[in-house]
Amino acid sequence: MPLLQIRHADFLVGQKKILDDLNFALEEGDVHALIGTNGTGKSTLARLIIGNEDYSLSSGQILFDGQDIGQRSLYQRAQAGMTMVWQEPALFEGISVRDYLSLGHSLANLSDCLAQVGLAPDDYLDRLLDKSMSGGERKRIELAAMLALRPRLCILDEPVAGIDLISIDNILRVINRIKQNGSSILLITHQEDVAGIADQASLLCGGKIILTGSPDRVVSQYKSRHCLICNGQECGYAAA
Ligand SMILES: Nc1ncnc2c1ncn2[C@@H]1O[C@H](COP(=O)(O)OP(=O)(O)OP(=O)(O)O)[C@@H](O)[C@H]1O
Repeated sequence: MPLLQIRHADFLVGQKKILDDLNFALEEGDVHALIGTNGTGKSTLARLIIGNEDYSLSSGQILFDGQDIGQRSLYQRAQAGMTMVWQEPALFEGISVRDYLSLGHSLANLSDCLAQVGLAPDDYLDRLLDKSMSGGERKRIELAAMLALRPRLCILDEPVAGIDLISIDNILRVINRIKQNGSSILLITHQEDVAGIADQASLLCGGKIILTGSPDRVVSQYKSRHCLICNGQECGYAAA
């Protein structure tokens, strides 16, 4: 049984269909990359999965560990083991990094988690998560939290956005470490090198998952700009 399963999901904003009979499955232990052009609905899907209060399916189901979680709050989903690293981290403003990393009463070595994401523990453990921190620092701290909390499902929305080029390999190693710790990962990305570390990949287009397979196969389809579903009528991908 997949850890996460989405069945026949529709999501509408007004008359506009953002997700259209979308089906998706993420197997336990996998890193699964979700790829698609700007505005195809990747972050929307992530918000629906994690339980953002402004987002609920118009129809369809989200199953986590076989349970329909569609009516559960963000907090209840977090308790069930789902967490998300946001594209623009903004949660938990004002608490110390030490308290943030200990939120789940983690037994992990917090200094080690910070060191793994390239932050010196002595400089960061007692700093506050506030506007004085750069976007890249906050993203690293959120990734350190994934190492410390070891959630069952970790959703990473563009994890290397805002990370300097020479540190991207380090962040990819951290994602692999999160996996080795036992978390399954939904990895939202535009970048081929990032998708390349995944076990599986899916291509989102026209509100549907149009292809699932190896990252190589899916990235190659993505780059061909030929949509298997709408022939470019809806998503702008040209027909082959
Ligand atoms: N609450 C909302 N109100 C209006 N439109 C919305 C809302 N949420 C999402 N959308 C629209 O849904 C579409 C999908 O947005 P989403 O942020 O999920 O795309 P994305 O694939 O993550 O894009 P990007 O790669 O640019 O981050 C966009 O056209 C967006 O404007």
